Amino acid sequence: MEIEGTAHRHGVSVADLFNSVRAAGLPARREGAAVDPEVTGATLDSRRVSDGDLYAALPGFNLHGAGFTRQAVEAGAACVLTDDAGVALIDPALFSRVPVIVVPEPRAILGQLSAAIFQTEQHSPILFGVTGTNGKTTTTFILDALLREIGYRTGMIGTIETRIADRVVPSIRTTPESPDFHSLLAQMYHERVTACSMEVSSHALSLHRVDGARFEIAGFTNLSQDHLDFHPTMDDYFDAKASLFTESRAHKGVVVIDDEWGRRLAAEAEIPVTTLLSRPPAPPEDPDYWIEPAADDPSRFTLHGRKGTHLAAHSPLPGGFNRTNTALAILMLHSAGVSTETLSHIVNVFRAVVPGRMELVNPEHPRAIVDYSHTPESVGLALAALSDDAAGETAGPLVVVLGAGGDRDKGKRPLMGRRATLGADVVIVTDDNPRSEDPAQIRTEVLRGARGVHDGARASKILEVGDRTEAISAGLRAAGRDGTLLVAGKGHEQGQEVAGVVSPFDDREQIRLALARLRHDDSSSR
Ligand SMILES: CC(=O)N[C@H]1[C@@H](OP(=O)(O)OP(=O)(O)OC[C@H]2O[C@@H](n3ccc(=O)[nH]c3=O)[C@H](O)[C@@H]2O)O[C@H](CO)[C@@H](O)[C@@H]1O[C@H](C)C(=O)N[C@@H](C)C(=O)N[C@H](CCC(=O)O)C(=O)O
Ligand SMILES: Nc1ncnc2c1ncn2[C@@H]1O[C@H](COP(=O)(O)OP(=O)(O)OP(=O)(O)O)[C@@H](O)[C@H]1O
Ligand SMILES: N[C@H](CCC[C@H](N)C(=O)O)C(=O)O
Repeated sequence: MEIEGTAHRHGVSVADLFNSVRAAGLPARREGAAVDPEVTGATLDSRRVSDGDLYAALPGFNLHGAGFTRQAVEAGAACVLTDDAGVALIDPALFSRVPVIVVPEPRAILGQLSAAIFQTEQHSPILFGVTGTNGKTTTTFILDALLREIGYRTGMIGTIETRIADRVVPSIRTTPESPDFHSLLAQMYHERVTACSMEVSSHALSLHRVDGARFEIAGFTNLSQDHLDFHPTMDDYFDAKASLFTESRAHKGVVVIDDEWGRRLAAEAEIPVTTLLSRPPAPPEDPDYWIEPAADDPSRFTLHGRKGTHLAAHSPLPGGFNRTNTALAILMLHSAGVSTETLSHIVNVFRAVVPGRMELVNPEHPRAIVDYSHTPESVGLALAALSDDAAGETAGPLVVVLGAGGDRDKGKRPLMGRRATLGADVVIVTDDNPRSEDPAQIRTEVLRGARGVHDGARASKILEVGDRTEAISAGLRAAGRDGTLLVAGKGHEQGQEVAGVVSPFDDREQIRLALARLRHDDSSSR
């Protein structure tokens, strides 16, 4: 796969690819045509094969890619990588046309082969990888902003965007599949990008998407419930994240130890890690670094080091958790060798805008914020951050509009509802990408949690408004002039997916339209 307009040559012969599979100790065999063409690209999607590509025909969760081998060969595939089940699915007539490498688990070798094809072992920007349930995108954007201030030419790979210097490439996944990942690294290198910050999802680690690359520094934000549709247990989810902190994947790590998972990771990591606590330690806690928020300005903080460092910094985004994301990014750079002196010149002045993360869409009357909180923990923290901001003022109600995604972790739905009731005065449960599921059923599950809180409930009103446009209007009305509306869950997303159809939908735009409607109604009723 080549991204348009950046074609440059890489390549390795099929024989060399086969030898590298054998050198990795895998019981590989060669079938098919006894030819040795140059392989110049790779993909695992037959629809994206270009001339000279390795086509990785992988067993999937739904299909086997080998069923699409004819399409791949006709598009110019130079070689096929598959397993025994795949061999059985390939039309025998195709074996005379293309060499086939057969291994027991092709996904597990595809990263290394992609690195060889795109020559990223030798030619790659320095890599910073961020993992964790919440905060990957935000920390990656902050890292990118800091790296630019220092003078690096940067690249970025993540949920919102993938960028090669100033060129934006749309993101399909949070972390791309390994052929696309290595192709991106090669293009970055070719375009003189010197440092790349990227999000590393647990899916990516489990599915070998970042194999074949070694991160200079790996960062861990936190772990809380999400993705239990993909990971059978929280332990499995943790193990996936922890695999980034092993010698084959990263040189060093920085780990936030606010939660039990971070503490466990710091204790078990194979690589040297620096630990960060989001608050001053209470003995016997002994983190390498900790954050002390400024008393008069929640965006300012001092990063204290056990060895006597004191670095005054600011967080470019609201919410205590963004102080943590900022401190994590600072320490990842410090671990990579950026001096405290260099950091001290930039950490007070840099700017970072992260679309849909605590984004202030309307500053007042009412205040309206869009945030990508789609886990129980992030819903709770976003509401707490907005309550803290309003403390001391004669603020109106805090209203939250939220839903939960379909075809995703079902267990988090009532927990998200519960955190909404604990943190807001008014809760409006709506739809958020129901996908193939019945939207009303998802709302029922969120409402069950929201209505099930007996002790400590803050909400006095819990409403169900399925249509998200109407829910946002209702939220603004409930917030009134002096209140605050949090629209949670979709952040930067541009669509609402219902029954396989994605319709354009942007929470920020919907807030602006709803405000205009409300103002129009107000002025016509006067
Ligand atoms: C659970 C998961 O990650 N699944 C990924 C997996 O899909 P799959 O195994 O079901 O694929 P499949 O449909 O069975 O097809 C098997 C193979 O045939 C190939 N194929 C299929 C059809 C065709 O015409 N030609 C062809 O070559 C496919 O490319 C695939 O390699 O392999 C596909 C090919 O790369 C991915 O697109 C797909 O991501 C799905 C769509 C997905 O939604 N993934 C999400 C959950 C994900 O990865 N999310 C994380 C972030 C989560 C977060 O932190 O919020 C991410 O990193 O993005
Ligand atoms: N360090 C943090 N701790 C807890 N919550 C956070 C933290 N940083 C951000 N959040 C919350 O999580 C939401 C998602 O943040 P962000 O997009 O940075 O995380 P992510 O890990 O990239 O998420 P995803 O993997 O789903 O794309 C934010 O909108 C905010 O509400
Ligand atoms: N990228 C994540 C978060 C999506 C958030 C929410 N809008 C949803 O659709 O569930 C996922 O696909 O699970």
